[in-house]
Amino acid sequence: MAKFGLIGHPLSHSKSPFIHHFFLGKEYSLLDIQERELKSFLAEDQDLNVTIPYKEKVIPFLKNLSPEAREIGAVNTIHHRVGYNTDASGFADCLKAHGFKAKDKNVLVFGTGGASKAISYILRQEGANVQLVSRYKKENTILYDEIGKVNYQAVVNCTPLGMYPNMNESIAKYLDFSRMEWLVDIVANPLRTKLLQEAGCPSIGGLEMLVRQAAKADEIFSGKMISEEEIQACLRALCFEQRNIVFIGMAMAGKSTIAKAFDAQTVEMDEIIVEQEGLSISRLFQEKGEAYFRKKELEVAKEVSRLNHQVISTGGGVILNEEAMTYLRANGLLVWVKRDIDRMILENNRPLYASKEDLYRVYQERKERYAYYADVELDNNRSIEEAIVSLKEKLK
Ligand SMILES: Nc1ncnc2c1ncn2[C@@H]1O[C@H](COP(=O)(O)OP(=O)(O)O)[C@@H](O)[C@H]1O
Ligand SMILES: O=C(O)C1=C[C@@H](OP(=O)(O)O)[C@@H](O)[C@H](O)C1
Ligand SMILES: [Mg+2]
Repeated sequence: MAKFGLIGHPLSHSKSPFIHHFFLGKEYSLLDIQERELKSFLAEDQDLNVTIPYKEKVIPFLKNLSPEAREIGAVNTIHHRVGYNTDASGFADCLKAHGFKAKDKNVLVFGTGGASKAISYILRQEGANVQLVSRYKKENTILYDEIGKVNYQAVVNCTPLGMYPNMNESIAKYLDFSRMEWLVDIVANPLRTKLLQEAGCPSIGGLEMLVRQAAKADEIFSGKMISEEEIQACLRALCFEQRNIVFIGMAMAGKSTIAKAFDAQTVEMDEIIVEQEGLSISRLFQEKGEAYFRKKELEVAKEVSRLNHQVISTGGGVILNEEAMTYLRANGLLVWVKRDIDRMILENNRPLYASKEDLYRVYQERKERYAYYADVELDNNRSIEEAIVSLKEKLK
């Protein structure tokens, strides 16, 4: 039977089987093949996508190439033994869907690999001036430390910086967002790279690029149009599977209680610390000090940020650590649980809060950070049941 799937080597976990099954309702395989097998494999008429390291290597074994694939010099889709490049057309669709204009813009493209070639091709076709940025000096590229000398209005990241599990990396530090109209990051995992978190302009993430290139390939395979509604539904399904719900907010605001009531399998960051250290939070503060606790809290934030589809409850002070927040935001939707301090009842297991005054003071110190990081705000001044109803409404 003709094969339908993705060829590459090595092939790790991929979202492609889910996406292609979503659009065409057919089983899609991950076909990890050796380079010496390419020739015989490609002699048959099968519907394939191609990934690293074969996007260029398949070309000699194909019958023909689309004009785009020929010009780019890389193929990611094969149908009836003809090679196409839907990284290019998928990227063009991303720009169109978001109204990002490329004509006459100076666009910085970071990275010089296959994706960069396909994307630069589209940008040039749409009338942009492309400036490639690379770590090493090459023809027609500038180095990172030369970025300050050039004028640009848009940026595309085609490097793997920020990709899971290195979620604290980003090219943001080189960029001046005040002059940027738009940004595309092609890194598809995590959902919200550090670059997207820090982007001070409209942006598109890599998951959308992945879905749109797959949709373009499926149109070629099936001869059917994939509608915008189907694309949005696929993106929602992928986000739903990958996204964590992360509760932030003041101590005693009700984070742990709401998290447990919402999902019995909650991941409680403070409990992980207690388990790993073999000490209660109070004892840990007493014996090792707050700085030690914050270091542990960062480690645990990194650990839990690798999870998917979980409900995570944090300690009230996690927002003090920017790096911890980068990790938690990467796959997390952050819900700020808000409860009036007058309603809180002091408990003796919270070392930082001996009196209500402590709570008022700390709240003044932290409220701007909670507001900055919150994707959603949740009022918890009525019953827990009412908070849950309101949360479900907000998550729809
Ligand atoms: N809506 C609410 N109604 C009544 N009690 C609440 C409510 N929200 C929280 N509490 C109580 O407040 C205390 C602190 O809640 P907790 O979930 O531990 O807060 P956090 O994890 O944010 O520090 C708990 O005793 C909890 O039962
Ligand atoms: O506000 C804080 O800095 C803290 C809050 C506590 O968690 P809760 O927010 O669950 O009380 C716990 O992490 C630790 O005592 C520090
Ligand atoms: Mg708690």
